[in-house]
Amino acid sequence: MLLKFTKMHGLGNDFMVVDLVSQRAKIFPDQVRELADRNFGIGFDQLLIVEPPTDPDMDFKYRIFNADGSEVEQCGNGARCFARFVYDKRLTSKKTINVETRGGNIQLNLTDDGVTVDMGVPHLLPESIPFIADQQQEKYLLEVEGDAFSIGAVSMGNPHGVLLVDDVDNAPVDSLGPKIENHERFPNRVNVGFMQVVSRNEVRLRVHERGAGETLACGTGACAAVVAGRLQGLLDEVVDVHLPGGTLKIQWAGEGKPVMMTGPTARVFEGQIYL
Ligand SMILES: N[C@@H](CCC[C@H](N)C(=O)O)C(=O)O
Repeated sequence: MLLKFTKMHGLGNDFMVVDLVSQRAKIFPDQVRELADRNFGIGFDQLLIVEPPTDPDMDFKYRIFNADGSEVEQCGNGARCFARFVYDKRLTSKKTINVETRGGNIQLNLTDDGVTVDMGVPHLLPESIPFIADQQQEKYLLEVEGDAFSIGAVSMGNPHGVLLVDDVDNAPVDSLGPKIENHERFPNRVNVGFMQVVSRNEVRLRVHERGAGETLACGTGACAAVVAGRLQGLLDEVVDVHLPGGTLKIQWAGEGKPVMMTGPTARVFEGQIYL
């Protein structure tokens, strides 16, 4: 079958976006891997699927697949692109859009500055991340091949570990990232952020994403980094997170409050492909 799609990105974190409200298709994990291939396929970090909601109070269901074919709970940059996609394709005329995801319901607001997403309340209990630990702490000691690393652990619907580094340009993202991603204390694997605190309102961040490797930006990673930094008393409520692909504005008032993320979206091209 011929499947129409749109190629989009949020700060260089790139997506194939497919409307399965107006089209019918079933996309299997091995097909996701083939489509994600940057040499033999379309090339993307995540596949985003727009479906009708199962909950009548929601406008859409939003499904996310990593480049390795795994279906995941949440994607922040994807959420902004999702909002732009459903509005531009006239699947909705609303500028405030309620969406169900595997990681919980989120609200997307289209504004003149881009899209602001209410990413929901972060989960901090180890079992809800999931992370193996006796009790909730601001940071945990994680042993990797004989070395101990101090790590914050946060779920934004999807799991994140956050390490503080002095210089993000020289952080061991490629070497340490995959080891922590697959660490036995993170039973569902984990996204790994390396954060350099510049000031109380500014950080630099690189993220090794679960199932995709290092990306140019990670929206949930930016939210998790600010939550981890706030819990350690290092950051104020509003923080500019500078990622290799650009900057996200993250706001978090503290425990029990939702994280707000604002950033841009871009449409790259429209395409169609035989599945
Ligand atoms: N790029 C995303 C996160 C995508 C999912 C992630 N790799 C996972 O496995 O949880 C973002 O912008 O949040």
